[in-house]
Parts: sequence; structure tokens; C-alpha cells
Amino acid sequence: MTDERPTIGILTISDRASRGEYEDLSGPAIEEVLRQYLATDCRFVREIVSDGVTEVEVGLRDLEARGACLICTTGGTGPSARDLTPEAIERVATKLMPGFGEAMRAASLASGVPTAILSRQTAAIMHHCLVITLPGKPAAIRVCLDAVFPAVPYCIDLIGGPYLEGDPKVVEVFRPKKK
Ligand SMILES: Nc1ncnc2c1ncn2[C@@H]1O[C@H](COP(=O)(O)OP(=O)(O)OP(=O)(O)O)[C@@H](O)[C@H]1O
Ligand SMILES: Nc1nc2c(c(=O)[nH]1)N[C@H]1C(S)=C(S)[C@@H](COP(=O)(O)O)O[C@H]1N2
Repeated sequence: MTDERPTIGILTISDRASRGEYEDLSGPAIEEVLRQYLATDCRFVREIVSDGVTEVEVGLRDLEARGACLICTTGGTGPSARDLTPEAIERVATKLMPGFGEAMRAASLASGVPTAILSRQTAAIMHHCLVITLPGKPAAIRVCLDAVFPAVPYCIDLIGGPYLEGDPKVVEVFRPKKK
């Protein structure tokens, strides 16, 4: 039997987590936060790749091919030589969505993290899939998702994805009223 639930991909991008040198805490943190936000029952698919731009591109395309309407990545957004997530996003993007990065950086700065400006976080549309890039630190996940999630279901509507509903007890999802 096929699983008809909307699919959400989570891609952890970390040289050391991909080698098993430390436990990936950020991928599971994304799933935990999204499960709290969503009233719609979704299927979660998690993958871990190293920081290479080709590895990240392959990971993103694989999650899209597995049916993801939303992919959240974590890691590789900083200025170091091996931080290449935005470069991989440029390869897969059909449209760039810079407003997401602006909102996430502003929220992280407001939460008292001055180094938030070091993150080149962004978002992009890949055909019918929205990709949002989050920093690698586990503590950054909720701050950044809180800042953008209210706009995520409507964005997915606009690109032809499934209708996702938020849990109003946890998050207020914003959809403009129909005329
Ligand atoms: N997926 C993760 N799970 C748990 N901790 C993480 C994860 N990603 C990053 N961190 C923590 O945040 C710190 C900074 O993250 P960053 O993405 O800059 O890693 P890094 O130093 O480039 O190394 P690597 O890419 O090998 O994780 C890491 O040193 C680690 O302590
Ligand atoms: N909310 C939040 N944003 C944050 C951070 C954080 O700890 N919390 N870390 C910053 C740091 S130190 C860096 S270098 C950049 C990039 O992190 P990344 O390379 O792991 O993606 O995210 C920044 N944004």
C-alpha cells in the first residue's frame, strides 16, 4: 500500500555527523518541532550527508524524488571553507526565496545570538518543493523555524504542494483570505 501522507525531508549536512563522530541532534530536533506545529499527519524522511556541494545537491534531489513538499536542511550555512549549503541550493533552485533567510537571521539576532549574521541561511523552491536551510547548532532550530513556519503552508499551496494545516494551539499559520 502506498503512503499518501505529505512527505517532509530533513537533510543534516555535517562532515562529522555523517562520519558518526557525533550524534546528529539537529535533524531529530527539526522533526520534533515540525511534528508539534503540524496538525496534518506527515511522513518524515531523514538523511545525513557530508558538507560537499555535490553531496548536498544529491541529498536534496533524492529527498525531492522521494516526494518531499518541504525539505529542511541543517548545517553548512556559515562562512568556513566547507560550509557549502547555499552553493548547493543555487544548483537546485528554480526560485530563490531570500525573505526566509532575512526573517530567520532577524529572529536569531533578536534572541541574543550576535553571530547569527554569519549564517547565509536562505530558502528556495525546487519545482514543487520548498527548501529551507537552518544552521547546524541544535539550539538554532526552534528559533529559526518559529520565525518562518507561519508562511510555510501557504507557500506550499502556491507551488502546488499538499494542503498542510498547523495546530492552532501551537502555531498560527497564515493564509490570506480568499476574495
Ligand atoms: N547535526 C548536528 N547535531 C549536533 N550538533 C551539531 C550538528 N551540527 C552542528 N553541530 C554543533 O554545532 C557546531 C557548529 O556547527 P557547524 O555546522 O559549524 O559544524 P562544523 O564545525 O563545520 O563541523 P561539521 O560539519 O563536521 O559538523 C558543531 O561543532 C557541533 O558542535
Ligand atoms: N539561532 C541561532 N542562529 C545561529 C547560531 C546559533 O547558535 N543560534 N549560530 C550562528 C553561527 S556561530 C554560525 S557560524 C552560523 C552558520 O552555522 P552553520 O554553518 O552550522 O549552518 O549560524 C549562526 N546562526
